[in-house]
Amino acid sequence: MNTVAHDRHHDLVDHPRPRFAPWLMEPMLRNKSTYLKVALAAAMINIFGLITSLFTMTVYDRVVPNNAFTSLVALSIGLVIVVVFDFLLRILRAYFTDLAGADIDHDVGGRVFKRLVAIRLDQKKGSTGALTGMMRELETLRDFFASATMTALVDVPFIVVTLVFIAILGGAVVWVPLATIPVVIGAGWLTRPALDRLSAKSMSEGLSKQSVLVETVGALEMVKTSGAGRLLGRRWSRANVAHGASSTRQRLVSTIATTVAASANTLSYAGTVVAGVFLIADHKLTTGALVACSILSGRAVQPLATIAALLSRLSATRTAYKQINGMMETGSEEPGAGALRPAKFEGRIELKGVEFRYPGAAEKTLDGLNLVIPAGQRVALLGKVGSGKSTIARMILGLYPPQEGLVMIDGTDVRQFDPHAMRALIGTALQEPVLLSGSVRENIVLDREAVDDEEMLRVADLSGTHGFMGRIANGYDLQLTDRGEGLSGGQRQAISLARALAGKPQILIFDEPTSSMDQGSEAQLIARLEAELKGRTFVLITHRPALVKLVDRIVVIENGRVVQDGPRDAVLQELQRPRAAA
Ligand SMILES: Nc1ncnc2c1ncn2[C@@H]1O[C@H](COP(=O)(O)OP(=O)(O)OP(=O)(O)O)[C@@H](O)[C@H]1O
Repeated sequence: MNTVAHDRHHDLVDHPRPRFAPWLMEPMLRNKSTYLKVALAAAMINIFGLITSLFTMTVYDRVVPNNAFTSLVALSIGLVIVVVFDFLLRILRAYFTDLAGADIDHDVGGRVFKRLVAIRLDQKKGSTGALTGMMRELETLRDFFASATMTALVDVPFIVVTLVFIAILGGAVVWVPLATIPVVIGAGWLTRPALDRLSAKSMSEGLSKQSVLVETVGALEMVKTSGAGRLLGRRWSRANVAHGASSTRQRLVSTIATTVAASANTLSYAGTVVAGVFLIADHKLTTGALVACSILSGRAVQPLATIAALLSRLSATRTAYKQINGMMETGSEEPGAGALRPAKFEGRIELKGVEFRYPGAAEKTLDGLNLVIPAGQRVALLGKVGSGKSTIARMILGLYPPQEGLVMIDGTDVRQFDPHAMRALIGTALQEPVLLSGSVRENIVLDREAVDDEEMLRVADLSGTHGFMGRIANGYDLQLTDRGEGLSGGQRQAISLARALAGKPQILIFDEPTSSMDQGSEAQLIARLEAELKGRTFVLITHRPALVKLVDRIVVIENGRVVQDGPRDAVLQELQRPRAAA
């Protein structure tokens, strides 16, 4: 408790934080001038409201008693002009609010997506579904900026102006709206903590729903074949029930606040009429002034009623903001100003005393691992399932930083490189070939300028992609659905190899590159890769004996350490010895 209090104090003293983080504040401030226009339009609309009440008063007090029809015509013309301007300003106000909202949404969406891609894997929290759901919360933020919320906020100061007007026209009747305003504010104030709590709860339960959904849709085939539908169905309905319950409570609380505001509005209007009758009897008020005051007292409470209706949205917006901000504050790979952006690598890789434990894992995956791969060497990492081979690849790619030790490329700690620039120089084919929606061409080229059509065709040929592409209608323009459905496992693997080989990177890291291929395709691939790999640093992770032909050196990993290391044939012989003896 003390620590929390101390931290909070520390935060306040040493790091005075703005109310909103820069990712939201900057786009908002950039739209300041648009919001000023919105405010101006809203102010004018409020003034027109006052003018309309004056019109009513004049008609009752001057026109009706005197049958002053000429004055009525003049007044009506004036009113029509006011109504036309009011109409135009309302449209402009809505347009400008949407304009600013769309701009902020575009900017914020771009920043958040960039951050999502750059999120540090060792600090990532939440499932894929929860992260997707959180991105959906951007809509909630957009609704706030492109909605009546901003307009309602501008209307608030006009409550005072309206009250002053009522006091001038109706004297003591102003006490009626003055008395109802605290009731509306009180209802809002009292329901807000519950609303905040409920919208946070409702959102987190919404994210659980999303998690189940994303997991199910992403693995529909497995769900069907292995009969996981029952388990997932139960999870879905549990999440659904919980979400439904909290949403219902959230709506109930917000309805209470809204209804109090609506009733206060009626009370304010009717109460003014009743109080006015006594003032008229005392000759302190004219009928016209009373009618004007009753209209105005309804108007005085109106912005608060709108705000009461918006309170639940405000709570949802705050919750969405907190969620997204949590992600924005998660460690990012975005490079600092001094990050190195090498144009090319020689290809020397060194892991020195590397110790690494995955977040939340009990055991170390890499335990004091030392490995030097000179530039241009071809190395296979062998070892049992779970020995840490893929983790070594992740270390080299800087996907996770080691807790102890150093991972270097060409003598430089990989953390000093701009990760994007560094990874662009390393051709990587991961254990699970993941393709994106779009054409096969797009999947190989990935918008990389250095990869032209000629290079695309070269690597497609090398990887074996060309062999089956020729037989498929549309060839390289074949549109894939997400994750490359519509192609076989081996075809997907070939395309992911083409992607890794494109641009002739000096370093290549292949993790089980042929696990889904038949022996014939594998043999052809090996023959073609022989020449391609010359002079390049090649790290191969595999369980397939045939692939080992491609390397000069074998390193055997066990429990996150190097247990054997040497020229290919010597290590192979040693590996076969115990089996021969047995
Ligand atoms: N993202 C992760 N989070 C937590 N633990 C992980 C993660 N990835 C791998 N591990 C753990 O690290 C250990 C080593 O995994 P790694 O993928 O490096 O093994 P591997 O040697 O490549 O195995 P395989 O031959 O099956 O591919 C495993 O015990 C695994 O449980």
